[in-house]
Amino acid sequence: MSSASSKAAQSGSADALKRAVAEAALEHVRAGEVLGVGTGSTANFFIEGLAAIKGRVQAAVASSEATRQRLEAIGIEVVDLNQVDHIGVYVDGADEINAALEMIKGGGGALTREKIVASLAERFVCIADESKWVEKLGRFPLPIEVIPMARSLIARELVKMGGSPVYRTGFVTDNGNVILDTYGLDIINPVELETRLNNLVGVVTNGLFARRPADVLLLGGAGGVRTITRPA
Ligand SMILES: O=C(CO)[C@H](O)[C@H](O)COP(=O)(O)O
Repeated sequence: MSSASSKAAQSGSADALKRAVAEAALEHVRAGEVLGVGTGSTANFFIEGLAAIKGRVQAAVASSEATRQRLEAIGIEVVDLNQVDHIGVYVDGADEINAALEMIKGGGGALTREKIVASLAERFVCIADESKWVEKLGRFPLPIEVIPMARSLIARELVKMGGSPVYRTGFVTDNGNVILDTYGLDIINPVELETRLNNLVGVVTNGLFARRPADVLLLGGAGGVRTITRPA
């Protein structure tokens, strides 16, 4: 851990922890690789840090329009995913993460593009402050991106599964869809539930990242940044 990130982490505020893990993630960026960049406040600190090492970044793929704009603002070339067949590392935050490095994501509504970019990445580095660490996923409502015409249909299906979906009013994803933030699902088997939700006709993506968990978690706490590798 660098002394700057150590100092930031020890100061304890959520932003300081996010900045510390974002800074630590810069060490995972390798020269000459295409980089995948996530969305959210923690990812934004990572983008700020990228400004200092942009010579090392060949090009980046953005997981949202907001991230694309931020990357371009610091002079990093953003390429369309269709132009690349390999991403070295994907760096992104999470709303919850467990010991298997399975996550709930999508609090910022970018889950679909995040999952697509992550699926092409050789390494997924999750950056999170310790408030995101959970024993069991599901305290955070699971975001589910839905085709607008299927909103009520999917909401009824989610209720049958024991969930309480809440329509994210006034929010439209970068893909023109809507989000159902779903409370109360009992996430006993994240891989199975991710697949089951994907199979509902009208669901575009759900915020469970279990079939493609993170490979490395940089977790910021009062004691500094811990590096946790996904168990084999
Ligand atoms: O999945 C996401 C956006 O869709 C974010 O990674 C997640 O919501 C965490 O955000 P933050 O870093 O602001 O806490």
